[in-house]
Amino acid sequence: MNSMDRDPTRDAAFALVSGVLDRRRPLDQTLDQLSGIEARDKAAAHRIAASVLRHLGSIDAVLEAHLTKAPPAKVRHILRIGSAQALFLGAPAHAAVSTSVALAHGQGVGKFAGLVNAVLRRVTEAGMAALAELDQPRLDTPSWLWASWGKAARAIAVAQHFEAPLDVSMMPGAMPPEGAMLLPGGSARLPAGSDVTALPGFADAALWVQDAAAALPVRLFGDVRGRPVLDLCAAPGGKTMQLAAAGAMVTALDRDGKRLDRLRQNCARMGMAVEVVTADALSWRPDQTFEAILLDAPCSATGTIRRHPEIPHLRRPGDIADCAAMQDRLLDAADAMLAPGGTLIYAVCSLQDEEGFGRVAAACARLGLQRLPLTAEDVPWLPEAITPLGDLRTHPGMWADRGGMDGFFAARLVKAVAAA
Ligand SMILES: C[S@@+](CC[C@H](N)C(=O)[O-])C[C@H]1O[C@@H](n2cnc3c(N)ncnc32)[C@H](O)[C@@H]1O
Repeated sequence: MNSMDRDPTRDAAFALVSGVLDRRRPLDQTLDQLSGIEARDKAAAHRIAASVLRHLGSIDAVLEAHLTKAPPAKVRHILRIGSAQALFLGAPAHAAVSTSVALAHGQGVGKFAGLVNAVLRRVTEAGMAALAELDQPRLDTPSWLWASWGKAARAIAVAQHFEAPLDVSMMPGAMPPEGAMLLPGGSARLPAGSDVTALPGFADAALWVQDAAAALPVRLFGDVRGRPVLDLCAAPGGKTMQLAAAGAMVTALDRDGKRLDRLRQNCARMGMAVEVVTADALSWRPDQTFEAILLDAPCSATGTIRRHPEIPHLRRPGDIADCAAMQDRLLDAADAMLAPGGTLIYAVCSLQDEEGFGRVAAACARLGLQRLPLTAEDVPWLPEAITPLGDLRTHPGMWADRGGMDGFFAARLVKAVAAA
């Protein structure tokens, strides 16, 4: 095959799928490394790869019916890419087949071009009917994750078949962008794939990107006007901006310099003055303790699978215990920086109980922190997100008629004042 015939979009889609499934790399990491490819092709490749990863179990089940023996990994990826285009992205059958045959030649597995052609022809003819017979949400979710999500598993898995909409938080008094859906709670929602930088409010410092669920933890502090707040694990700064917009005096700390650069850029665009600290929260200590601390801890991020469909394919069950161990250490550090009587909001964008409720139960037992339970007054527009113990638990299946929301857990903890 002539290199002139190479299709940059499919080549990049192949690199992305292989990056996740063979090398366990996040999509964005492979995307950043792709050179000599136009932004338009990158976006199209990301769309194809994301569709493969969102529907991987179902695609493989459809393919299985047309394979007599397991093809090499490269060929399987090519079949997946062709199937995703035909079955989920509305590509005409002939285009899905011919681009995949070309991809087989381009990826050095031309001797399987006949197989790719034959299998994908059958998939495009019979695949839609075959899909309709499958339990797609179940097939597209690893068993360990499905089991861990309990009764909400199906609603979560159904929501994860769709890319998340673009939510923005707005400065007090700012108008929502034209055409946006105003959500209860004040976020504005635009269709998936919207370009935030193209919104008039972006240049005017009126809004920033933040999922409606991600905007909840900061609200649990109540009124923060004029109060110093320590934002541990702050970058890229969605919650830092929310705190600053609400009038808090924010110290934003993160150990990742590059992510903090993004936080600085974000705050500069919004004209927000924030003290930025590059440090490890495990060892850094302030001169004085804080009465309000936000710990938006690093986690498995299983609440953001709609945005990052590679997550189910990258995470392993053992990763959750590793995350929990780090979260315990960060909770210990946050407790050491919290003033007696002070409030600690602990949050994770994880759906796993071990990273949410489990860490809070352990912190209360280990550190003597007490839960200040949330009430319907804290989030009056989402009472179903308040757990019996008074924590916050959102998941992508909530607000299904409005386009869902990220999975977040948050708890409000207070430190006892020592008896005199
Ligand atoms: C969930 S993200 C924070 C998102 C951020 N709060 C926001 O709303 O945009 C977790 C952050 O924790 C940071 N992090 C992880 N371990 C850390 C540590 N030991 N000290 C400081 N920051 C840490 C990571 O660099 C990452 O930026």
